[in-house]
Amino acid sequence: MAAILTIDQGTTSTRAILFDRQGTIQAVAQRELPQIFPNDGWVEHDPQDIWSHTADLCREVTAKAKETVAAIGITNQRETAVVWDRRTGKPIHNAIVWQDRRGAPLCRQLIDRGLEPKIQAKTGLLIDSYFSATKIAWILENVPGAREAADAGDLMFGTIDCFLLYRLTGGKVHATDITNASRTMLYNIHDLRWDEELLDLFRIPASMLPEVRDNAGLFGQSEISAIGISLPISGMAGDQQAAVIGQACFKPGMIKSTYGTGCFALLNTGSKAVTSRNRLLTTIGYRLKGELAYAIEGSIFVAGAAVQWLRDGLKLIHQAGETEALARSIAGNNGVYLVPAFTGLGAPYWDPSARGALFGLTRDTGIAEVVRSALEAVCYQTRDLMEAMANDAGASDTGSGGGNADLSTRKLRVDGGMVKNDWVMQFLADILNMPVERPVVAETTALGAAICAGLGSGLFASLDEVAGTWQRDRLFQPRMPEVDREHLYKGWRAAVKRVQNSPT
Ligand SMILES: Nc1ncnc2c1ncn2[C@@H]1O[C@H](COP(=O)(O)OP(=O)(O)O)[C@@H](O)[C@H]1O
Ligand SMILES: O=P(O)(O)OC[C@H](O)CO
Repeated sequence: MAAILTIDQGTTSTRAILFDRQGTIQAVAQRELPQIFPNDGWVEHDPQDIWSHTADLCREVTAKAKETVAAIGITNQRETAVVWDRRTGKPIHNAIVWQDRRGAPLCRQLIDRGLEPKIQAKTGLLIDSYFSATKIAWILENVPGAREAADAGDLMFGTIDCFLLYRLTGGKVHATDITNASRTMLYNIHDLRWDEELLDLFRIPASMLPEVRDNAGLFGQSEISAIGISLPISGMAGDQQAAVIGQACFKPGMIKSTYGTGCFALLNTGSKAVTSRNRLLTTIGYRLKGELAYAIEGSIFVAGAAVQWLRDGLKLIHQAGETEALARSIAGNNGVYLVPAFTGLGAPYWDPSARGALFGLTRDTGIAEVVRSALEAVCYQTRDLMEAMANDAGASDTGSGGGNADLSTRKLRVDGGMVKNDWVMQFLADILNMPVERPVVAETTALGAAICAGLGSGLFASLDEVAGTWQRDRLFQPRMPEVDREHLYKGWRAAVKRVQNSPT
C-alpha cells in the first residue's frame, strides 16, 4: 500500500493532504494565507508565504503517514502570476492574484482595438484581467529593472503550480501543466504551444515561460532540503480542472460545479474545443494518458465569499453553517434579492464595473431574508451559467452551431465548502431543474491532484479504474413547481439588470 501527498494551494488557504489508494483521506494539515490589498481592486500574495506554508505543511503531514508516501500531486489557485529572477530564485514582486483587476485598462485597450475575437480563437478566453497575461505585463512595466532583466533572459514566470515545483525541486525544473497554461491568455489551446503573436502583443519574452506538460507524468523530484523527503512529483492540475478529475467527469457532457470562495462550473466537451457563443470560456479540461479533453467553463467570482461577508462584514451570523437554519426559517424569499457583484460580475456578464446591491427590502425584512438572498444568489448565478452552457452544449452535441441541449436530463456533480449546506443543494436542484449529486469525498480538488499523481506514478492504471471509485453521498432531485421556479428566476434577472453598467 502507498499514499499520495497532495498540495492544494488555494486562494485563502494552503492544504497538504495524504490520500490512500482508495481516495480516502489519511491526514490533513492546513494554514490560512494572508491576503494583501495594496490598492482598490488589487489583490496580492507573498510568494514566500506560499512557499514556506507549503513546505511546513508537507513536513507536518508526511510525519503522520501510516504507509509509504509514493508521490506528490499539486493543485493550485489558477491564473495567479509570480515572476522571479533565475539567478537568485527570488520573486521580484508579490504574486498578482486572479481576482486582481489592475490589468483592466490594458484589457480595455485590447478590446477597443477589436482583438477579442482573435484572442478568443487562440486561447478560448475572453479578454479580462482575471488571466495571467496582463499581470505579467504589469510586473514587466512597473518593477524597476524588470524589463531589462526579462530581455536579458534573467526572469522566469510561473503560475503557483510552477513556482511550487521550482522550489520543491531546488530550482531544477521550470514547468507547468497544460490546464494552468490554458489560463494565462498566452497559450494556444488548439496548437498546444505558447503563442508567439500573443507574447509579442503583451511584450513577454518566450524565455520567461515554463515548459508545458500533461497532467500526469514525472515533473521532477522533491529535494530533502525543501520538504524533508525526496519524492517524485507526478501530477499537477489547476484546481478547477483537478475537481473535474476528482469528480470523475471523464465523459463528454458531464458537468461539475465547485462552490468555494467563487463558483466554477466546467462541462467536459471531449476532444472538441467548443467556442462559446454565450460568453463562457473554452479551456483545457485535462490531458491524461494521451487523452486530451476540452471544457467549457463558467466562472463566478463570489459564492462562499458572500457567506463570509454575512459573517465578517455584516456580522449577521457567527458561522457559515448557521445560514442553513436561517434560510429554512422562512417559506420564501419575500422578494429580497442580493446581487453579490462585489468585484464586478464574471460569466456570462463580464462586467468589471458592476457593484453589489440588495433589492426588495420592506419594513418586514429581517436577517433570514438577507441570509437567504445570499444563498439563493449562488444558485441563480449557477442557472445563468447553465442556460449559457445548454446552448453551447447543444452546439457540441450536434456538432453544428445550433440547438439547446436539455441539461435537465444530465446531473450536476458538486463539491467545495458550500455543498455541505443541504438547503442550498435542494434550492440549486430546484432552480436549475436538474438533479444535483454530492460525492462522498468533499476534498474533490485535492483528490483530483492525487489521481493525477497516481496515474503519473503508475499507482493507478487507467481513467476507468479511477472513475469506478467515485461514490455518491446524496442526490438532490428538483421538486419545485415550474411556475415558482420561473417566477423566482425572473426576479433575479431583473435584479442583475439593475446593477449592470453595460447591460448585455
Ligand atoms: N454550511 C455552509 N453553508 C454555506 N456556506 C458555507 C458552509 N460551509 C462553508 N461555507 C462557505 O464555503 C467557503 C469555503 O469553501 P472552500 O471550498 O474551503 O473554499 P476555498 O477553497 O475557495 O478557500 C467559505 O466561503 C464558506 O463561507
Ligand atoms: O482557490 P480557489 O478555490 O478559490 O479557486 C480559484 C480559481 O482557480 C480561480 O480561477
